[in-house]
Order: sequence, then structure tokens, then C-alpha cells
Amino acid sequence: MISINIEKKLKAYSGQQWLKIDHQFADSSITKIYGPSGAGKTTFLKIIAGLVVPEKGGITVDGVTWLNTSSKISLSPQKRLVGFVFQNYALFPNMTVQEHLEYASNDAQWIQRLLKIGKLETLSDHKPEYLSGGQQQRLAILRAIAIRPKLLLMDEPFSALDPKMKSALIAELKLLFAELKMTVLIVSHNPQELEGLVDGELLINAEE
Ligand SMILES: Nc1ncnc2c1ncn2[C@@H]1O[C@H](COP(=O)(O)OP(=O)(O)OP(=O)(O)O)[C@@H](O)[C@H]1O
Repeated sequence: MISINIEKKLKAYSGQQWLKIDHQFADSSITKIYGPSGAGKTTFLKIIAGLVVPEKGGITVDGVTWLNTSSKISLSPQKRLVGFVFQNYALFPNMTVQEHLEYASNDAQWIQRLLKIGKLETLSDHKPEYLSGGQQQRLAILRAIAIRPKLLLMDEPFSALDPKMKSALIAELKLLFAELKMTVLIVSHNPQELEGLVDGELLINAEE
């Protein structure tokens, strides 16, 4: 169980806004995160990963305190070990597809399986600049999963995929998430794309 209760001041265009979230995520649940642009969805994922620290609040994961602002506890991102699929992919320009996955895992069979799931087997020696947007996005997803995280955070992870590729990948990921018992949070603007995958939703709205 992941328990989150945080308050973060957002640097908004028009005055000041607060991101306030009080929510629990069950183990192995898959949740869609949605809400208006600028409401703080990306910031929320970054707070969970330890990349942004909120003014106030706490996060506990399976009884372990990741964050407690009143006792000044904040585990480093390395210690939280979450998988993160960034909206802009954040790939390494000098690494091939294969090297991205080897950086995350030294299990050759697992890497082969991931390459197949992402339909990147024939592109394993390519660097990101020689990949299409959709291929780069699939690599970002595979790299995040490669570490077998307990918690996977995905920020608009399917935005560059065509409908056929998207539904095939989502079907594969659904099986993988269940097999690895991953808890997954997915930010998505698309009302339909996560149907059949998610078992819960969280609306994020910034407050004045
Ligand atoms: N580290 C930060 N500290 C405080 N405010 C931030 C920080 N990062 C971003 N912001 C501000 O928080 C607001 C929300 O940004 P964020 O990217 O989280 O929104 P979002 O809901 O993901 O939007 P979109 O759907 O457009 O991607 C913006 O006004 C942004 O300027």
C-alpha cells in the first residue's frame, strides 16, 4: 500500500496554486491520473519519485517512510527505486537501445523479452537519434520496467504510438504488470486509451 498526503506550492503563471493530494494506492493497482493542464500531474509523479520535495506531507510505501517533512525524512530517488517514464523520454543520446536496457539490468533473457514486447529487437544497436518518436517512447517504457520496479510512474507514456501499436503494447504490459505485481500510476489525457488496463482513477486539480 502506498499512502500519500502532500501539499506542494506550484509556481503557476497566475498567482499561486497548491497541489494537495491525500490518496492511497493499493498494491498491484493500476491508476489513471488525469486533470487539466498545469494542475500538477507531472509534479505529483516527481514528488513520489523523490525528484521534487513538497512543502508539507508524507509518503509511506509498505510501511516504509519515504517522506516525512515534519521529521525531515526524504529518501533519495536512488533509494526509492521507482521506474519513471518521462514525458520527454530522457534517453541517453550516446547509448544504443541495447545499452539503455543493459544499464538497467544485467539479465540478458529479460532484456530480450523486453525488446520483443516493445518491438525493438531489430533496432537494438540503434542510438535514439536514429529511432522514430514512437520507438523512442517504447524504449523509455522498457528501460523503466527493466529494473523490475515495485512502483512504476508513467507520464503520458503512449502519446506517440499509433492505435494498433498502442493496443498491442498495452495488452502486453497488462500481463507484465500482473506478473511483476507492480503498482502503476499513469498520467493520461486520453479518455479511452487506458480502458481495460486501469482499475482506478485519480483526478488532480490545483487549488488557489
Ligand atoms: N518543481 C516545481 N516546483 C513548483 N512548481 C512547479 C515545479 N515544477 C513545475 N511547477 C509548476 O507547477 C504547475 C504544474 O506543472 P505540471 O507539469 O506538474 O502540470 P501537469 O498537470 O503535468 O500539466 P500538463 O498536463 O500540461 O503536462 C505549473 O504551473 C509549473 O510551472
